[in-house]
Amino acid sequence: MCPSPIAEAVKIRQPLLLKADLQGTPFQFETSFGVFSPKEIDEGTRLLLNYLEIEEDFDCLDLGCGYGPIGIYMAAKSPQGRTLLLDKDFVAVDHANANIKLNNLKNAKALLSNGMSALKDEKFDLIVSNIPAKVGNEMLYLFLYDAFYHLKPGGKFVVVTVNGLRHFCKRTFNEVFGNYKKEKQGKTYTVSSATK
Ligand SMILES: C[S@@+](CC[C@H](N)C(=O)[O-])C[C@H]1O[C@@H](n2cnc3c(N)ncnc32)[C@H](O)[C@@H]1O
Repeated sequence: MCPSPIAEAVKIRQPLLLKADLQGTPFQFETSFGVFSPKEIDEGTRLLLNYLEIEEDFDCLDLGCGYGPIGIYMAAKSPQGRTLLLDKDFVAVDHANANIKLNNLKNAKALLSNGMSALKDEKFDLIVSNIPAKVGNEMLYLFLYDAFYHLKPGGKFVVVTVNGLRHFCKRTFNEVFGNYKKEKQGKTYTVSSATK
């Protein structure tokens, strides 16, 4: 018998629980269909985490946090600092705030934000993003300029993108930051960084 569309819709709305080991530390995440990669940690996200050097007192920002794996990982690694997570999708922000609690973190908060528009004058040691694939060059430029503005001197911007964006990253990171480092190019994803 065919499942009823209502039963299927209800199933889609139900939160999923994802247990994941990130760089040797166990985390749990509430997710649901409709947010990015709800059933497993994205391959690009996992690749990116290998290239984050986080000090205990770092202030960190996760731009485009989804349900929060990157920001929550950074908050756990920098217990004396403060981590902000931003996303333009309110469902993602709700999940991220629930996941901050679920992982017993007191030093993190998720906010609804288009790019970094919800920020005032906060400055960070580390700004990280699994860049949304369909973001468009104009928005990417904005992310870059805003990242430069919101980094402390010596702070680092680290992103993972699909390989197709790596030349764009190299050119624009050099333009905005005056430097570019290709941390890793995998089969599908590239991790790029720049330092202020
Ligand atoms: C590739 S997903 C990464 C999600 C999460 N960081 C992870 O690693 O699983 C990109 C995220 O960026 C968010 N996003 C897209 N455009 C955005 C914008 N203009 N401002 C803020 N977030 C945005 C999407 O809603 C999505 O959650």
